[in-house]
This record gives sequence, C-alpha cells and structure tokens, in this order.
Amino acid sequence: MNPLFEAINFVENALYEQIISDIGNQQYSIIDNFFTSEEVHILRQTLIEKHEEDAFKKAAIGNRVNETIVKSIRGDVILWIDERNADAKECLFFDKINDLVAYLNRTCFLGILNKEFHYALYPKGTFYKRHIDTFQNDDRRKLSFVCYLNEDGWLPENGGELVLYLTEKEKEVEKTIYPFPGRVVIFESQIIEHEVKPVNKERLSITGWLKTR
Ligand SMILES: O=C(O)CCC(=O)C(=O)O
Ligand SMILES: [Fe+2]
Repeated sequence: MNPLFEAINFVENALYEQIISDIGNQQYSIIDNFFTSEEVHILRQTLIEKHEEDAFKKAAIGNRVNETIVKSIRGDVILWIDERNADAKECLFFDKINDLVAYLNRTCFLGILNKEFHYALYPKGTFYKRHIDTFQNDDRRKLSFVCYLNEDGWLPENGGELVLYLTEKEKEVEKTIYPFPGRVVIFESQIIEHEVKPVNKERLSITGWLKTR
C-alpha cells in the first residue's frame, strides 16, 4: 500500500481506483455488477411499483425551471428520488453511491457536494436523441451516472444501447454500451455527448448526476 494512504488510515478500493483511472484516461467508466442481481431485483421492483402508482411523469427536457416535454427528443418517463424520504430499498442504492462519492471526494478533490437521481422507464419504441447532460443555465453536473435495472438475460436485440460519442485522435468514435442489469456507466457530464437508441423492450434504469453544489 502507498505509505501516504497508510499514514491517513485510508483503505484503497480497487474498484473505485479503476473507475477513477478510467475516467481520467477516457472520460467514462463501465462497471459490470456494481449492483448484485439481488440488488437489481429489489430496485427494479421498487421502480415497477412506483410506476404502477403512476408517480412517473413524462420526462422533461431542460431543468425544473425550464421544463418542456418533447417526445421527438426523448420518450422515457421518470421519477425523481428524494434521498431524504428514501425507503429501505432506496437506501441500499444511496449507501453505495455515498460510499463512492466519499471516496471520490477524498482522492480526487472533485468537490461533489450534491447529487440528484431519477428512475427512468423507456417504453418500447422510445429513445433519447444525442445530447449532453448539462444545461445552458446550470453547469453543476460533473459526472453522469446510469445504472441498469433490466431483467437478467437482456439481449442486444432489445435495443436501448447507450452510445457515447468520443473523440480519439481528433476523430469521432462511437462507444456502444448495452444496458445489462447491474451495469453502471459513469461519464463526464460536460464533455460526453451520448444517446439512447430506440428500445424494442421496456428498459429500466436509475440515472443521476454528481454535482458540485
Ligand atoms: O439511460 C441511459 O443509458 C442514458 C440516459 C441519459 O442520457 C439521460 O437521462 O440523460
Ligand atoms: Fe444523458
């Protein structure tokens, strides 16, 4: 172990170190099995229950000050999660997120002081066109975080790939990521354009942002 880490009684976490080095090198990180299949199951059930309660509303483009619904751009329905009122199942989610955030703040000086998360459900036939996750009037989002809650055995032909548009040697390259259950994708909100390809089967996730304020 690095002697400096030892001196401040710090336990290095190999997974988090991988995430940090991925983001440093390529501006994104893909983590399979960040959530176990049991955790995915619990969170998926919670999402489905809330959806059935009709708590979701049509996802809006823009932030809460400036909301408009444009189905030609995105077709998912979302429900914001209030951490202060999180139930036991949602705490399972936030415990993992908060552990990661504490590590990032301790090791990377990212200054993540705030976060926001929502459930998202993409009905069959919907998509989210190419976009960037920061608003014109708000640049507090630093890292975007998506966690997929689909059922085991999700197939590539179900569609709904997340495509990141990256720049390599001054050329644009596409990185296609399948929304496999338990998989988490983290990327730089202010840099990486991305889109969700049309889904052929209902697609479930939690999406969020780690923010500076
Ligand atoms: O679900 C995904 O893979 C990405 C969603 C997204 O880009 C967003 O909600 O801003
Ligand atoms: Fe996005």
